Amino acid sequence: MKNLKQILKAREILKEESPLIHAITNPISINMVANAILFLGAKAICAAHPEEVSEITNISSSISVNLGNITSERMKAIELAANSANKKNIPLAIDMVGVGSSTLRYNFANKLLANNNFSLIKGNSSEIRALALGKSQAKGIDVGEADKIEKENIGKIAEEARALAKKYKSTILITGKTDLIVSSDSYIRVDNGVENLSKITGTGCMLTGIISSFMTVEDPVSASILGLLILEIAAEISNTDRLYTFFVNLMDGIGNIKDDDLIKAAKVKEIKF
Ligand SMILES: Nc1ncnc2c1ncn2[C@@H]1O[C@H](COP(=O)(O)OP(=O)(O)O)[C@@H](O)[C@H]1O
Ligand SMILES: Cc1ncsc1CCOP(=O)(O)O
Repeated sequence: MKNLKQILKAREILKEESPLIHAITNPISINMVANAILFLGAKAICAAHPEEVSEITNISSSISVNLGNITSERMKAIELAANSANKKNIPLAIDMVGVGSSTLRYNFANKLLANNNFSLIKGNSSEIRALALGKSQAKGIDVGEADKIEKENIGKIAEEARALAKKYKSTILITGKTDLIVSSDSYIRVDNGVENLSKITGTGCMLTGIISSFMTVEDPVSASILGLLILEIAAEISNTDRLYTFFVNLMDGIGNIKDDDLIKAAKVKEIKF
């Protein structure tokens, strides 16, 4: 794991370079995703028409695809974007929204994984378990009670994700109260964040857009650490029981949180397999 001060340099570099990030995402969270990318200093485009998606992918520096609220058109667009990204070695992240609850999404996700290389595969613990085990206790797009990461099952869930990381030569990010960034030789746990992050919609989708932005500058593990810390420590600072106030403050925090606040509050630990 890289030193946090080193990883934080990606924030300034992203602002200087302002790369174009192509996010194919769902209509529930598309505005949050695009704004979060802009607030970090990058540029966002959310092209999803199959006839333009390859052209847009080819001029982008990172691609983020999301299975939420999937449609036939977006499935076609995601396949084309993934294919073009791989051909040009552009970093590619996928957010496995709902694969634990929908056979359509589960089969589509497996087809995508078989035919493309993803730099980052992200989901909550039910979504990643569905991919790893072929079954999970997902509650729609949310994690099911039985799949939540706890002290007792953290090692088991990390090993399941490790098998996926090896199989698909990828980094696996599992989000939740504890987040796990899983590679073939170690996993990193991030214990920041507040429960209210799970009470407003789209925070997981937005996180994928944030990490995709940092993947233009950093490797997927470091980009994940940085994206998680920005979202989760901004949430800690913004926390209030007024959910819409929390939401507004959180969005402000994503662009404005200070490096010192991130360093002071970060709860990050690497565990070797
Ligand atoms: N109970 C919690 N405590 C702290 N952070 C949380 C909690 N639940 C979710 N988060 C954070 O909220 C963000 C979105 O995660 P999650 O809700 O798991 O994604 P999704 O919306 O894709 O299911 C992540 O950064 C995650 O760490
Ligand atoms: C409500 C909803 N349905 C499909 S995607 C979505 C937005 C929320 O996605 P996430 O909480 O995974 O970011």
